[in-house]
Amino acid sequence: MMKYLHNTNTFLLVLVCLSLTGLIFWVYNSTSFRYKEIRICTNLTKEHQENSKLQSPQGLSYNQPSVVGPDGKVIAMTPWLAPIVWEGTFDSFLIESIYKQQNITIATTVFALGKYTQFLKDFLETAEQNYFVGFRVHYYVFTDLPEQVPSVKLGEGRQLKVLKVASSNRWQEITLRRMEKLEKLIESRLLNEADYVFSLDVDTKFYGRWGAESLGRLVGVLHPGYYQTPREQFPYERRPESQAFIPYSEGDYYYGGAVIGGLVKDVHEVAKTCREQLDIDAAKSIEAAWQEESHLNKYFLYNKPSKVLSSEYLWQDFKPHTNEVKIIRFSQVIKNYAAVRPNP
Ligand SMILES: CC(=O)N[C@H]1[C@@H](OP(=O)(O)OP(=O)(O)OC[C@H]2O[C@@H](n3ccc(=O)[nH]c3=O)[C@H](O)[C@@H]2O)O[C@H](CO)[C@H](O)[C@@H]1O
Ligand SMILES: [Mn+2]
Repeated sequence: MMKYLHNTNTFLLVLVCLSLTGLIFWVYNSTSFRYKEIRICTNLTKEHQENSKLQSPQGLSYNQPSVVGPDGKVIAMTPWLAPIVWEGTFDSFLIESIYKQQNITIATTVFALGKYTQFLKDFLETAEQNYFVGFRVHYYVFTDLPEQVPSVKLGEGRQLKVLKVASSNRWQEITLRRMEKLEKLIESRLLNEADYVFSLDVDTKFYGRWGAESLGRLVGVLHPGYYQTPREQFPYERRPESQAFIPYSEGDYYYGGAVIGGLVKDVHEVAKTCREQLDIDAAKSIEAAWQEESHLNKYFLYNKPSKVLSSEYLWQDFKPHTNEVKIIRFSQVIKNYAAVRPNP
């Protein structure tokens, strides 16, 4: 060995060979690394695009989307290509089979303060019969009267947690405070405990199945009172001083405040933004026309939902049936406002 190394020419030759091998090895590695890196980037970009928010600028001029066409048939797609979920547009067996494989947990928040605890029994019992049957559902019941939460037999994999909150003597305060409670619950628990979350009104009953077809990144529901109303007549907040202000020339749909859903982190964004806007309004002593529902409508106008539930998913018991709504899945019960609310 020493003999060869003493020979300068041989030594140089070995050196060149070693360097060349190293160079080839480095080039190969860095190319394959870069190739892998590009693949990872493409995946991330794709994932990013699929998950990204559908934000639209304020002040855009475009026609109001219809919910029912001139032929009386329902429209199953928004103009930003989000599905509007109607009976007949999906195969529940197929959709349930897809989502069952994902082993998901659906958190469901419901508020029952004061006399609204009387609605819990029917809400929970009918949910057990119709709402995400066969899925893992965790109810989070916010109430100031924990002793009045009824014990309802829950299906396998389903749980109910009671969370105590302070009472309030204004119904407006109760309904708008839901955003803050939802925001904080997501931060403290749901990010770890659930995949999807729905926030639902309690003065309601389930009459038909409500399943995995309702799942999406960000989900809103068409308010049953306004799906055929011209946008300038929507009960949006119209005072520019309010953060919930929407001009008469804008608006897609009027969404109901009784149903907000989606991936935990996307619902967190809704709740946090609406809570911030509500706080700004409160500091100026302004309360939007329909409290958090007005702020939700503002949010959904500029951050489009990725899925819209038709009014099958939010009806009102007093409303007569219409042709387009084939199944009523979830509906507001008739209530005597003066008897159940703490204030007029
Ligand atoms: C169908 C629909 O979209 N309803 C919305 C509408 O009127 P609603 O008439 O449906 O409002 P509401 O009286 O049901 O109040 C909304 C929710 O707040 C809770 N609550 C309210 C009062 C009370 O004393 N105790 C209590 O627990 C309860 O969960 C109830 O379901 O406008 C409200 C905002 O003003 C909410 O956006 C509701 O979701
Ligand atoms: Mn209600």
